[in-house]
Amino acid sequence: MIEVQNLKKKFKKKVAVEDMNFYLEDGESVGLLGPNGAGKSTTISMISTLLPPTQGSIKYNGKDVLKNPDELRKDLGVVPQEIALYEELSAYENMQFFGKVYGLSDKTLEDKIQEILELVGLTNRQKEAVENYSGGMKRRINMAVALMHNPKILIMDEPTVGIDPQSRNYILDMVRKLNRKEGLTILYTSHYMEEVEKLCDRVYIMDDGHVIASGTKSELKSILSNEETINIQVEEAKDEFADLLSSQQGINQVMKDDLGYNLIAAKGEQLLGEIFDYARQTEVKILGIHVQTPTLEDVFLHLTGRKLRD
Ligand SMILES: Nc1ncnc2c1ncn2[C@@H]1O[C@H](COP(=O)(O)OP(=O)(O)OP(=O)(O)O)[C@@H](O)[C@H]1O
Repeated sequence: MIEVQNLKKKFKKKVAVEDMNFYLEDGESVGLLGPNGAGKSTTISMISTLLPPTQGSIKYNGKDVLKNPDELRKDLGVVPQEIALYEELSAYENMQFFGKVYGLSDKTLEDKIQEILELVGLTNRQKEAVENYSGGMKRRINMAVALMHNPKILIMDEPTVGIDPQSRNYILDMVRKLNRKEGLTILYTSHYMEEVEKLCDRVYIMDDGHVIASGTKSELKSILSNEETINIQVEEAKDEFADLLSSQQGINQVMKDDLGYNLIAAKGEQLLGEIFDYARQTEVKILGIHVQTPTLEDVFLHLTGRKLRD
């Protein structure tokens, strides 16, 4: 188990992380969800012992990690945001190199490479140079390398950024399999709510260096148990319409998106009549309207007034 208390990181004048309290139990899959710059990478760099904290403690199985990092390092696989591979070498050669760095014997090494290549779905492409791989394939090999020494805990920093949907789904399925079937403990950072929703048992929502909410997915959504989201698609958005919606009692947030507006409104209020009235008054044509149960994105919106991907 990893326990983090009062963690803080200050870079010159910039406080990147502050008052961070956090735990990760064996076998759990936990998400750090937050927009760019929230402090997710800084947090996991500190937990991975790559960056010393300005303040705070990190314990692994009750022992101080800052004084004795080796025990945690041995059990930890870290998948960084940047691809950390030798581009001119093949996937096989990269895995062989990192396996040797970890001290695997020749026989174990060969079996391990083939086992992991199968897991990441690149057995057939193992001899090709990494520089010829697609972004998604590079990310899969980046993960493969982090698995070479049989880690108990896998920490991933936004492993699906900038890749095609197919590779993204492949990675998500892989992470889920590693957690559910192989029993790996997962710490997964992302600014994609759907990924965290799909993969993680518990979630820490971060913003501007702080954890602003944490709990199981249902605990977090219960923050909005008195609210619901109303999604309105319009032909053309108009500020007067948004202003009228904002002034309506029972409507707590009005967010514009590409297709129209997302409202967070008090549950049970009969607001549809008013919404149609305001549309008529401001000559906004409503193309569709639907009421949905809250998502983690709505929780973030409720807490910060912003969308995760602003
Ligand atoms: N080495 C550094 N020196 C100065 N400021 C830094 C450094 N590393 C991070 N920061 C700042 O700390 C804040 C948190 O950054 P961090 O990379 O941890 O966020 P993040 O949530 O991981 O976002 P992203 O997904 O964009 O990496 C940002 O404002 C960033 O500019």
